[in-house]
This record gives sequence, C-alpha cells and structure tokens, in this order.
Amino acid sequence: MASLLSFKEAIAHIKSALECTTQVETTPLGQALGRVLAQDVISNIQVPPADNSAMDGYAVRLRDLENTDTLFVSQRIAAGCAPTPLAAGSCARIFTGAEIPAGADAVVMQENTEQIAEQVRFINPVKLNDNIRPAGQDIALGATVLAKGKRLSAIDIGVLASIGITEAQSFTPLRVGVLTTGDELQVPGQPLAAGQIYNSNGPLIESLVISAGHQVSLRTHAMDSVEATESALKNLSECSDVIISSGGVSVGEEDHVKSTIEQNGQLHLWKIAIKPGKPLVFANVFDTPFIGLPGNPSSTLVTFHLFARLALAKAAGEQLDLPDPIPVTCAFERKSNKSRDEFVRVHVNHGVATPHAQQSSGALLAASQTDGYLHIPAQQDVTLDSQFDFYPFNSF
Ligand SMILES: Nc1nc2c(c(=O)[nH]1)N[C@H]1C(S)=C(S)[C@@H](COP(=O)(O)OP(=O)(O)OC[C@H]3O[C@@H](n4cnc5c(N)ncnc54)[C@H](O)[C@@H]3O)O[C@H]1N2
Ligand code: MOO
Repeated sequence: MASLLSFKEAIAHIKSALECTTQVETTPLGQALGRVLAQDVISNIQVPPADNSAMDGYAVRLRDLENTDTLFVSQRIAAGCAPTPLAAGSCARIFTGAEIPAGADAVVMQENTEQIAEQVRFINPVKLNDNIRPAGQDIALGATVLAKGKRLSAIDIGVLASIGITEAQSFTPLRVGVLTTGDELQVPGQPLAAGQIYNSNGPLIESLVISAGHQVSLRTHAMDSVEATESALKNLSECSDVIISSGGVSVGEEDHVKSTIEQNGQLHLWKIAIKPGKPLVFANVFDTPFIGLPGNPSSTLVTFHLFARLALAKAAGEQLDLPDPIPVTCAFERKSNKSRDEFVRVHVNHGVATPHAQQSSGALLAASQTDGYLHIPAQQDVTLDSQFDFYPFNSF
C-alpha cells in the first residue's frame, strides 16, 4: 500500500496545486466587508493627525505651574476647533479629542481641579504629557496598515475609514461550484425511500464555502452514472473557479467521479494519514480545479476545514493558514491509532477536553454538539492529564 501523506504534507500539496486569482475590483468601503485585499494599504496621514486631549479638563504648560497652582483660562478648545498658542501664565479649557494648543505640555482632568472665580486651581502635581494623545499614536505616516491577502473584517473597515480611504482594491470573489454524488441521496423535504438518506453534505459544503467568504456559483447533484457525473462537472466548470465535491473518492466501483475526471482532465488521489478523512482528490476537470472530499459527513467536515478551506483561500488570494492550536488537558484515556492522526470531536471546558461518545465518520451531530477537534497524532496514547492540540470549530 502506498504510504499515507501527513496532513501537513497534504496541505502543502493542495495549496501549491491552486493558483491565486489575479482579477481585481475596486469596491466602495461600504461593500468591502469580507473581501480580500489585492494590495497593501499604506497610510498617507498620521492618526491622530495632531496631539489631542484624552480628557475633558485644562491644557497647561508645566513651567507655568512651577511657582503657582492657579491659572486663568485664556481660551476654550472644543473638539473640531483650531486652537491658538497657549498664552504664557494661562491654561486652556479643553475637551476630549480637541487639539492641544502649541506651548501646552499636559492636560489635567477637570476632576483634579477647582474653579475659583475666573481661575482654575490644580490640586495634584502634573506630569509632562499627562493626558496627551500624541500625533501618530494610532497610525504613523507611511505605515502599512493592512497587508495584501487580508480578508477585511469589520475592524479593518474601521481602520481604512480612519485613514480617509473610501474604496478598497480587492480580488474578485471566488466562485465555487458544489457537487454531491450518490444514488442513495434524497433532497431534504422529500420522503425517504428504502435505502435512501438525506443529502446533508450539499448544504454543509455550501454553508462552509459561504462562511469562508466565497460565493457558491451552483450546487448540483449527480447520480452514480458516467453521463450524470460528466454533465454535472461540465455545467459546474462553466460557472466556477473551483469545484468541490463530496463522495465517490474511495475504492468502490460505483465511483464515476474518478473515471469522468480521468477522461476530461487529470486526477490526483491522495490518501492522508488522518481519521476521519483519509481519501482526498485534487484534480483538474474541464480546465477547472477540483477538490474531492470524502462522502462520510464528518470526513467532509474535517477535510474541508483542514484542506479545502486553505486551498480556496489560496485561489481567492487570501493569506490563510491553519488556526493556532490551543493546548488542552485530556480528561480521558484512549489507545492510539497506529497509522492515522485522529481529529476527535471534543467538549472543552476550562481547558479540559472530553470526547463526544460518537466518533463515527458517518455521524455529523457530534460535531454540532462539541467545541472542536482534538488532534491526537498517530501512535500516541491519550493518558489522563496528557496535553494535546485543540482546534476550536469557530477558529475555522
Ligand atoms: N474498501 C474500502 N472502503 C472504504 C475505504 C477504503 O479505504 N477501502 N475508505 C473508507 C473511508 S476512510 C471513507 S472516508 C469513505 C470515503 O468514501 P467516498 O468518498 O467514496 O464516499 P461514498 O462512498 O460516496 O460515501 C461514503 C458515505 O458517506 C455518505 N454520503 C455521501 N455523500 C453524502 C451526502 N451528500 N450527504 C450525506 N451523506 C453522504 C454515503 O451515503 C456513505 O455512507 O470510504 C470508506 N470505504
Ligand atoms: O477517512 Mo474515513 O473519513 O475514516 O471514514
């Protein structure tokens, strides 16, 4: 038997097999959420543009307080006003966000002052730069604020707005075609005949693709025949940048995906040393990259999270890696798998992992009822209080 690829090797293979898109669009900032930046964004201003006050209070010059603790108010500076230089021996009434007048070198919050007729008394000692937010504190002039390949989050949109940007140069979203295969599959909503099960991988993969930030161009199903598979793949290739399928990648002869691809492209079938999710196909069919996930629902989920998600990100121009795993402590014991790393669906509470009782690759509910995957490398027994890497579902 050919040796199995490690999951890190398989990630490297599938990422290198896909080309990054070069199609770029200009999008108004209001529509840029979730898009992938096509170039670095460099700030041509500093944020804040000028020194400003962090408090409502009084701007002072420390030298003026050397021989007195009381100063008269020479100007009032609200946020949005342009101040005049601070007159010698005076203070300026100032509000949060207002520009510091030239000559002032500290702001005293109003709670630490006392109003005496037209004068202000400063109760506590004042230190240089107290309550002054310096120009460029947040963003320096010329700083790279966001890098090419970043998928824009709500925070990133705020950052772009803070440097006055109105539109983003982003890659055209990836169009992903989704194929499910198998005679046994029924559409949810229809009664199940003998031998049938509902097609859950179709909606599952479609939702995974959308939540990864891509578009689904078409989702379709092919019965187990060469004609149906060929026609479905042809249709999908015409409207998709990448096709993802589930099922038909193991060794049975009801497997028309492989032969259809061999007739109309090139097929690479990898066996990966993980459980669930051993077989994975990468191919080109009708000139379109194709990722074939195994049909067992938990295998579909794991292989999407570990491989397809990173491959799609690469094709979409996004810089993405596996999430950083979190070390957790095991509250259970388990004999190791001899040849495959296991991705066990576990609950994690205060850093302590317990496995779901149902770990079959055919069972999906266990994933919905747990927090993520515990990665147990092959040949490593889990003993009580041993530590392993945990990948939360919400980090994918
Ligand atoms: N003799 C061998 N048999 C199998 C091997 C092997 O090495 N030798 N590998 C097993 C492993 S591991 C996996 S994983 C599966 C992969 O099978 P396929 O990708 O070919 O998938 P199918 O056979 O089409 O289906 C497997 C299983 O999943 C159900 N399924 C398929 N599509 C859907 C869907 N859209 N929604 C819900 N469920 C789906 C299908 O009914 C089967 O129960 O092969 C093992 N066999
Ligand atoms: O790899 Mo399969 O996913 O073990 O069932």
